[in-house]
Amino acid sequence: MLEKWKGQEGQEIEVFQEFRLLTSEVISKTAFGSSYLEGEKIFALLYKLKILVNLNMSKTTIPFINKLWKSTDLLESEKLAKGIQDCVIKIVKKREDQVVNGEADSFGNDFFGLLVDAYNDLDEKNKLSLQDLVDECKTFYIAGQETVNSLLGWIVLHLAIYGDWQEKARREVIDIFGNQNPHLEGITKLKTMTMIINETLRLYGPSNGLARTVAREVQLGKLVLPAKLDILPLNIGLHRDPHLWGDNVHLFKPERFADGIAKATNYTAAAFLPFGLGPRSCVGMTFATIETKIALSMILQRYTITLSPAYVHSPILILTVRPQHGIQVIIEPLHNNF
Ligand code: HEM
Repeated sequence: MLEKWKGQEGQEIEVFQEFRLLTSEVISKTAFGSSYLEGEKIFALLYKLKILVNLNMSKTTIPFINKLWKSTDLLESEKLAKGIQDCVIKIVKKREDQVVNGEADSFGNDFFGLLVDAYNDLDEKNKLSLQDLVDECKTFYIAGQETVNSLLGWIVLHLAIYGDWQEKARREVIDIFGNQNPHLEGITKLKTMTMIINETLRLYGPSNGLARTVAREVQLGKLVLPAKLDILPLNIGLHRDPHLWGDNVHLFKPERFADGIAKATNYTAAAFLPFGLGPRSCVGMTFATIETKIALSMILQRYTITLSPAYVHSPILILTVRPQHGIQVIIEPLHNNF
């Protein structure tokens, strides 16, 4: 990405699309040991499936009716799901063939290798079913790409608007890394960047709610929630509640996180949950945070960012909160040693 940007200095760049390619490549390489191009078809099918899920998720269905009559969207979803399954089977077969042909002595120790290993377990009790294997891959492709894609996009938007925070973040990055590539020890010291990430997650966290099914009837204040009800408690409601965050709740103020999350939330753990809470919280939180910090550090080491007049603010929810018309910025080189 940065190599490509060298030819676009002083010009407008649509960073949401740039980060789509970057985050697709990162999750493909780290979790699946492949490239974005290999996973491209899966990403494309998942995107179409996601649009359909998004359109239909709040529609009411009558139980059992789907068995007798299927809507066009449902038929299309089934076709897409089958396409994704075929793609996953193909990459499973590739890993299995490498072991059978003696090109590798195991299925690999990346996320996908562990799944293929569990899928080939001879013990029926431990064996992962094909359906579970496909579902795990779908979750990782979607959860591992779109979320960081959105987060990086919204952070760059904020840095382009709030030049003082961009400068503070850059000073910190240069103090810690100079013109070296980011390293893990330095990543843990990025305090200002952590504040900027948290504030962006509060205002434009990729997940706006946590889907749950009510296990047994429960009373919530005046509400009685029956068992099996699907609910979507909105964390965005908590993140933008003036009682929790004060009158400037809608403003970008990373300084609220200067003394950590506990202090910012006045020790109310559930006031800030961009990665969820409890046993189902995000398994990719640390991965996502490190990926975001590396990408931002490398950009800030090289470029100043200003907002292009072409940018139109229009966040839209398509499972994650994304900029409907992209994020257009102009980058100028810093003229250092890169
Ligand atoms: C900014 C980035 C990210 C955000 C904001 C985010 C947020 C979330 C949220 C809110 C949940 C649901 C938690 C719940 O229901 O309580 C979740 C689940 C999950 N996330 Fe993330 N996520 C991010 C990045 C990632 C990445 C990079 C990966 C993979 C490498 C990942 C993998 C997962 C998985 C597998 C689950 C399902 C966990 C389960 O159901 O047990 N996420 N994430």
